[in-house]
Amino acid sequence: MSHAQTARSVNQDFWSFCLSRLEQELPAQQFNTWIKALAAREADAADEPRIELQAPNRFVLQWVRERYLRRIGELGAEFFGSEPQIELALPPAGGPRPAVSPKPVAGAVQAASKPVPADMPAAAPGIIIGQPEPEPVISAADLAYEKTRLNPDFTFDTLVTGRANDLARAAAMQVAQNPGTSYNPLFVYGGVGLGKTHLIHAIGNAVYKHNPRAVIRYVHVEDYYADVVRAYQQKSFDAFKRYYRSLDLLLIDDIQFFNNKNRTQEEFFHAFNALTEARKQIVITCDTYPKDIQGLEDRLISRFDWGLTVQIEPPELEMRVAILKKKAEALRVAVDDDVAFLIAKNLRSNVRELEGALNKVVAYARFHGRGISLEVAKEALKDLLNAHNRQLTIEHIQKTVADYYKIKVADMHSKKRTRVVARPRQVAMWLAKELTPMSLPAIGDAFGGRDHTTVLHACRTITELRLGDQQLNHDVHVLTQVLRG
Ligand SMILES: Nc1ncnc2c1ncn2[C@@H]1O[C@H](COP(=O)(O)OP(=O)(O)OP(=O)(O)O)[C@@H](O)[C@H]1O
Repeated sequence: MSHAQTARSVNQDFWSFCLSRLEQELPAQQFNTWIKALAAREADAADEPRIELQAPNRFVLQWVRERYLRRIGELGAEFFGSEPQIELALPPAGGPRPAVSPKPVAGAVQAASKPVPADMPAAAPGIIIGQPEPEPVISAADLAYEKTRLNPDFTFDTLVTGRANDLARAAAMQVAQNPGTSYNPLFVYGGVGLGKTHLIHAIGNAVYKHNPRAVIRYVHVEDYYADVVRAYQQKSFDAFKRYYRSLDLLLIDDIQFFNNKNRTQEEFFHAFNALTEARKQIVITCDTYPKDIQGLEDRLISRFDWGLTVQIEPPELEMRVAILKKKAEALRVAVDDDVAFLIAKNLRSNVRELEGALNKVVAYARFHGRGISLEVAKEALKDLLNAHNRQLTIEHIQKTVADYYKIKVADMHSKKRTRVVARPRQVAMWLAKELTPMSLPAIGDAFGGRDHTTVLHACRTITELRLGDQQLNHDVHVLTQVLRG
């Protein structure tokens, strides 16, 4: 199929690919404000790759052009094999809103009405391609929602639940049902790309749904910091304080970036006290446990202990598959189990990467005019699969587990059934299933020619035991981290 025939879907596919890559590369706030505000428009038929990106207004257009256009071009070269022609445009005056667009994002609308940030270049004549910016068409309800900065896609419905996040999700739902009166603050921590942001947006969306009048604000710590700096420069601390203390629900993301920003911490400390005293809800996310946050004042750390601290762990294989299925559903594509398992087996520690791989497979299939099959998925993810398969062998897992439990590697293959060797062997099987693309029979073979049902039993036993046995859970966690490197 030629580019001309598939220009529209290829444009969309490239943009999905681009979104998933830029989401991994950029801080969430930058991504949400500038990149998600763009939409890939239908391209006119052309033999050369040509992308048309529509910005909602001239500020976004200018900003993207200055900061991100080159990177989008590079991603285009990766996707198409040669650098595509990229056009940035404004929507036609009075014309339809962008056809291929992620949901509208708060930053985009805000950018149109807010004063231009101090470091934003002034609009230069002749740079903007396209027609004059139309009046934004937005209802009062939309505007109220936009001000929360919530992402409408991140809800409890779209969040897949599993052992890795069930406690965090239950606590979040409790908070959403009784804001300010259950756990305050709710402190959610976990590794990169595991759904912390998704979860706190879900709280915000649930509270908003129940009470659209609630004053809700999602803020990334870097934006909170920027607000403090602006208040300082403009001598508008009173307004700043009034605003943050007027909230019913403050969702603050990635608190680890507060490190050593003393004035910001001071302001947050006072806002925190005022809000909790008024029984207004605060939800915080972080990449570590409160006591491990570097450069954070003790008085803040101790306040984070007032409420409930919950962890989100990396999802297990079945949950990763379920997430992929859910994401495929949202993309309106059918993905068979074998494809989902292939991706889930090879990408284990970060849901964002999991999504990126799915997008890549979908885009690759569309670009080549093929259906999504195991073969297509393997081709699309060739580089990634090679890299992962090289990394981890079953022998390495067996040796690492044997060292950890101080047993002999030979015990991994032996018939001995005493607890002291049987449990580590089961742990090693579980890890092999989680961390390698090997099938159950192949894993059984590698453990002294055992049957695949033995491997399945071992995996189920470990999954169940982890729920109640903290020591075992800790062992599995540590071993997973060590093996993932
Ligand atoms: N359990 C889940 N169900 C569905 N989607 C999920 C789940 N966990 C994560 N995701 C998706 O993975 C992507 C990354 O999640 P998110 O941005 O919430 O991670 P994070 O923990 O906040 O990462 P970071 O540490 O980089 O801020 C999002 O698209 C999110 O929807």
